[in-house]
Amino acid sequence: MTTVKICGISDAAGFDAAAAAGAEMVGFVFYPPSPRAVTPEGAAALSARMEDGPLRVGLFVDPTDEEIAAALAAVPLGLIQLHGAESPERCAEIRARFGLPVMKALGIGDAADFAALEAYAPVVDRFLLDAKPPAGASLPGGNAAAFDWGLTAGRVIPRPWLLAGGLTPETVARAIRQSGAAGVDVSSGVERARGVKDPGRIGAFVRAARDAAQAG
Ligand SMILES: O=C(O)c1ccccc1NCC(=O)[C@H](O)[C@H](O)COP(=O)(O)O
Repeated sequence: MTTVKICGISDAAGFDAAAAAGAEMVGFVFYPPSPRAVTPEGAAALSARMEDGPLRVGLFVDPTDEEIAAALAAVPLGLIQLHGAESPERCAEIRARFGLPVMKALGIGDAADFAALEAYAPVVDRFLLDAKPPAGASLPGGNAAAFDWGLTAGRVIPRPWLLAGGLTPETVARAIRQSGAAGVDVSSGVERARGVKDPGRIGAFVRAARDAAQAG
């Protein structure tokens, strides 16, 4: 089954829609400049809406240990997503210090960008392969930009991975077919305004990803 992560959950309607649709993961953005940012207390309140449900993923950008600790003190995160310029050494340190799996986000623009995966593979549990931020973008992710999905087709990626970047309910099936991804991540494509999730589009995205996987 395709793993689906709905990222940038910042309100109850978005959280409830992702959980009701059966998304495997929801992402909380602990990065204040983002329009999707939540505080640890805000994420805790959202997470408390359901006892089990999706894995709670904490998204950080070049975090200090204190920032991660503050989030973990409030929310039962099951996965730490690192979406900045964290080195393999820093990923290993965070993974060991907090005892949680780490997903490293890497920007893909062309085939040469896959070389970076080798150094990270021993020290992370997953990859999130995303588009590089477009020129002038102020955020390292969540930019509704896609990369060429054919770049991952038939390629051996040394850890489980999610495809991200510019996916929508309308394109996710094609993206899965072309990329060979076993997991997908979305933020902008399920919003009705920047930073505001659309429950209907969340449901449509999860259904489209499931249907694509069944169609094989
Ligand atoms: O979403 C953000 O605001 C964000 C801010 C800073 C770093 C990363 C961010 N998002 C990372 C994600 O995992 C997004 O879901 C991923 O980049 C795909 O985004 P989109 O192209 O908008 O679907």
